[in-house]
Amino acid sequence: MAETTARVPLIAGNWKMNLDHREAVTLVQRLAWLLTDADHDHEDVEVAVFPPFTDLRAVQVLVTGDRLDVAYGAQDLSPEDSGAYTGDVSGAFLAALGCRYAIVGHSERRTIHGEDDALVARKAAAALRHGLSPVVCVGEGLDVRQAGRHVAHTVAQLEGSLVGLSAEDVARTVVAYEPVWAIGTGEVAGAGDAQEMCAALRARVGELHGDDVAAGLRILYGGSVKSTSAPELLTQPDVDGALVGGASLDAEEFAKIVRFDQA
Ligand SMILES: O=C[C@H](O)COP(=O)(O)O
Repeated sequence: MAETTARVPLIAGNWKMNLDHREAVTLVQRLAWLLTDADHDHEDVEVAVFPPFTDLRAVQVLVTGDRLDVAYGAQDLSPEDSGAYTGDVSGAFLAALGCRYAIVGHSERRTIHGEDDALVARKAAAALRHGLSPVVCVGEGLDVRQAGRHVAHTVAQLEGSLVGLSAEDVARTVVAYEPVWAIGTGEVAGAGDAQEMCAALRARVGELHGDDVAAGLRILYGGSVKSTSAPELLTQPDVDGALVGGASLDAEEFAKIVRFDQA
């Protein structure tokens, strides 16, 4: 539906609970070195990594010290700003570390930690309060897809995960469509499936917040993305990048995904 020219693709690496702060430095250095190859520019693509909380300071020091063109963010954050919330991490602390993004509503948090749409929306609001862009994850399970209810299900999940946000908030948000059956399984969605869902999500955001917000919204695909599948997936008109899990732990493979348009 919308023009795609204004949307800078975002290739985001979600490391999940992998790599300590020393390993993080090695991976980011290697990635930055691979991405500075002048013969293979990636100026028109934004690159971001999402290490564990404990790695963020080390990544910040490296990125700022060496002026690396790599953004970073957290994999989660508290819906609260401060106080007696043992084990939680405030968006204020993430902003102080130079984070640009915070993932909210990843299916692993929805499933393992029982997070629902209302909590995800509160976390998205907390990220925005602190100047971070939330990366709001949605996606259907296999049973829902097999029942043919995947579009309605995922659109409703997004709507619930954006409750209370204004059009201005949503304009600063990134959405990630991650079919649960494709995460960590090697089972990647077809490019047509990804396009169908991303277009439906964009259309719903347009109905809720206006065509301009929808046209500017970046919607990523996530689920077993590899350098071999990235070119077809990421050239779909409504797919504006990827949220990459396993393949983001391999600097060479992740750099190839960043250069999906040169494959
Ligand atoms: O956040 C990333 C997604 O869960 C995808 O993970 P994956 O690429 O290992 O399937």
